Amino acid sequence: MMELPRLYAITDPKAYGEDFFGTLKKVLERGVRMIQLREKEISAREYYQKALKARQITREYSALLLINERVDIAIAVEADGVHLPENSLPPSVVKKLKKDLIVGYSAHNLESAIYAQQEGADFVTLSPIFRTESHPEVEPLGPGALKEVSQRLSIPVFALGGVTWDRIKLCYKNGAYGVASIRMFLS
Ligand SMILES: Cc1ncc(COP(=O)(O)OP(=O)(O)O)c(N)n1
Ligand SMILES: Cc1nc(C(=O)O)sc1CCOP(=O)(O)O
Ligand SMILES: [Mg+2]
Repeated sequence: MMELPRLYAITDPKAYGEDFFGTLKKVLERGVRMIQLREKEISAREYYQKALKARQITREYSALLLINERVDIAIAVEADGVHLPENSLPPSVVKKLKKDLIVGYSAHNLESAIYAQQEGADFVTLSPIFRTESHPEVEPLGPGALKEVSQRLSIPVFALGGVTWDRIKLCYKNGAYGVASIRMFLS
């Protein structure tokens, strides 16, 4: 599999605002080349249409596009991959469906990160490393957890959750392959 970019932007319907695709273009203009389209509250039809447009835009920037959870939509729009939430389809099942799809996985502890690797995921996000607006009630794992998981995995680990530009160095010092974020790329 190709070497993955180190910066991974995750879209969010609220944070991206009314001009969703305009915001997506701004993130791409900043040089981000790996995008996760992540929707939790729209119909499959709307999700497909949004993914189709995101595919067209990301192609213009030669950026990777991964779709959150919906493998069917990822295949239908010729996305580069799918990003699996912790309790979604097993990565091995997705790989059987479409072996050339990049498979990311949302891990929240060492056990699930190891599971994802054993299941054939190409990378994991580990979250939340720092406190995040996305899940303000969740106790952050901290850089130490990132270090432990990065040492135990052979696949890339992206630090996710409350990552900011001034925390990137700390993430890399603790073994992160890259960083993932919603808000960092919007500030
Ligand atoms: C509304 C909602 N449903 C499910 C999840 C799953 O969280 P997670 O495993 O962290 O997966 P993603 O955040 O990558 O979708 C969720 N966060 N929100
Ligand atoms: C998509 C997602 N999942 C998380 C988790 O902990 O499961 S945190 C997150 C988004 C984090 O946004 P920001 O970079 O703005 O903190
Ligand atoms: Mg999550």
